[in-house]
Amino acid sequence: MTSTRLTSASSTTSPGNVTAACSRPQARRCEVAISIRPPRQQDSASAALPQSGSRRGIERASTTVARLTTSQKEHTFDGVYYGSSDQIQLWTATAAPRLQQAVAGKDSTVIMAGQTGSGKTHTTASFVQHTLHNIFPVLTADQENQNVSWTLSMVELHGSSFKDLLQPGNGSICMRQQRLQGQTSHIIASAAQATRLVNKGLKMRQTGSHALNATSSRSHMFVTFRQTTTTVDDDQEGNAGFHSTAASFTLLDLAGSERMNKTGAINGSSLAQEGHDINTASLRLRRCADSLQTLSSVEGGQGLAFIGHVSPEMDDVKETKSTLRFMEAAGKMRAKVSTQADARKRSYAQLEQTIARIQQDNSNLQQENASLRLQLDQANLEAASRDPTASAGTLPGSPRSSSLPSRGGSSPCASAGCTLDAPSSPEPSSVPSKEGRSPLPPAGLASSAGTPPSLNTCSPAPSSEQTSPATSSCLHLFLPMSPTKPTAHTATQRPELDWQQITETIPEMLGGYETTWLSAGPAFEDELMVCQQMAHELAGQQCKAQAQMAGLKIERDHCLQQARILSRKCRLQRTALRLQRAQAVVRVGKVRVKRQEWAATSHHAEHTSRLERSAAEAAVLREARVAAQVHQAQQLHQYQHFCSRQQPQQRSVSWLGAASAALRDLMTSVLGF
Ligand SMILES: Nc1ncnc2c1ncn2[C@@H]1O[C@H](COP(=O)(O)OP(=O)(O)OP(=O)(O)O)[C@@H](O)[C@H]1O
Repeated sequence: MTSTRLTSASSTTSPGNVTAACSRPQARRCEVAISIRPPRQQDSASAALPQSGSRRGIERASTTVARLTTSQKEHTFDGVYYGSSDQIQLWTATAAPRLQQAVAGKDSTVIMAGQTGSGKTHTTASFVQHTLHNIFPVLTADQENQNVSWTLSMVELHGSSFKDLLQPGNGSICMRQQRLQGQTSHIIASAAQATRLVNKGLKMRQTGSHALNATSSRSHMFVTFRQTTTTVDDDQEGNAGFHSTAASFTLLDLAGSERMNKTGAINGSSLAQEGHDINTASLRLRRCADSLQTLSSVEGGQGLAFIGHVSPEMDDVKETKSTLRFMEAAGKMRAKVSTQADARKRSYAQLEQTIARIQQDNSNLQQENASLRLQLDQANLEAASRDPTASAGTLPGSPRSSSLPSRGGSSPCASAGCTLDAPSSPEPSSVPSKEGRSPLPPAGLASSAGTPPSLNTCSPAPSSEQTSPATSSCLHLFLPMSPTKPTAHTATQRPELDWQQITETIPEMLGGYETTWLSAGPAFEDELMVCQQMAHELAGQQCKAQAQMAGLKIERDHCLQQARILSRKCRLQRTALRLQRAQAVVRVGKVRVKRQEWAATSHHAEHTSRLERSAAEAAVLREARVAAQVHQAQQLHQYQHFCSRQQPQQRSVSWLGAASAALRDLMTSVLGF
């Protein structure tokens, strides 16, 4: 049998090389091929191959193009293969590269799809043989090294339940995290033993007979070959350890989609129900083409190949058309998931980087530590040679000295000179006098945070360029231990300690500026004493600073109070202003009211005077009327008297009547009634 020979991952090349050889980074999609079954037995005499112009429903236009004869529509795939003669090419193009990927450590799957009776199981059986033929050279080579083994498992999905075809009683199979779990795996010892196992499994598979296929598979079948590679790794101590990797190659034979009227299944029969289940599952698979990628061991397009099986018969052209469409859709699927091996490689690379970085840091620290120790030892030796009394290993700041608290070298300036941290609570009684020369710092010089002041003495004085940049409020004293070494201040003689200069620096430091004072002195105690004096002064200054702070606080409180008073005054002024405005409004209102009152009063007076005038006029008029009446009455009386004397009585009566009428008219006209 001619077939593709596989290269073992562990025999000749490294896994990385095999992976590189197998990977095709540009084509991150699955392989899709079409296999056209040869015509059924009764047709074979009339036509060997379905060529154009024949009575076939599908024809192979080229090695990659299949054409439907009914519509002349062409469909392009990675390969179109026909009948038994192309089975080896089909294997070489689709399954062999996937098997090689499994050998290289990547899971891969070949899926057989298509209508019932189109040759899926036929191709699967053929591929099983090819697989066994290809893995055995690898097995033989690697078994010498005892590091590669292959296992076989066969599982079917019938309806919605899984069945172990190699151990029927096994009911623990399930799909977990998109992987089959619980199936039995049988170690492959020889090709013959494996073939027997496969045949046993195929016999156990659910089959049925219908009009289109006498031995129709009624289930989906997973045939999985799993390679496990074990390598022996020696750890750093030389102990042997085992490291194993596994990858699987799966042949998935889907149950064929079918039509009841074609299969001849009677409605309601178990055959019809099976057909319905198969069609439903197949339809789901077709609609969820993406989920095919996650089926079983499929990861990434490169590890996946689809082989669409079609029947050449004109009767099956509808199913053929549907299969071609599905295969075209599958061909557009792109890899979304990276392989396990890639993920492992990435995590290994990250871990290696981290380890390298940590190792580098560690060696840097060790070097720095060694150089510091060297400097310190030199300083101790020099101090001991100068002053035997100080040679008893009591150098403050020395790692061997337990009498002084140390910062453990964490300060960046610890390696350059002496560092004196500012204490906050002074205790004058504990400050040593210059004569006392106590090597210990005052016990009461504790910082506000409760940390005692640390005093680290270091090796020869650095040059002025070595002063660290001002970053915090701390004071650096560079105290040379050797009188022979030149310092920044003097190269020949030790200057007198300039206490004035020191004390001037303290306020600067308290103001938040870092100050550096360089001194040269042969005697260590002098420098130590200076430090202690400095600590004392610093504590005093700190105290003063606290007092200043307290004063500032009082001042600030006072200012705040003043501001509060001012703001209260402002509020009062505003209230007063509002009151004034209100009063003005009231005043205006009152004026208006008064004006109205005045207007009303004047109007009243005028009215009254008018009434009075009217009354006076009326009185005058009444008097005049009365006078007129009196006058008329007198005249009437005179006239009556005259008439009574001069004329007869009748004439006087008529005159009297006329006079009464005239008087009445007069009264009406004058008095108005
Ligand atoms: N390439 C081929 N060369 C010769 N015969 C073939 C080929 N493909 C299929 N056949 C024959 O066609 C018939 C049906 O094939 P097979 O059982 O594999 O179809 P199937 O697609 O698996 O059907 P089902 O889905 O119903 O199980 C078998 O008799 C098989 O021998």
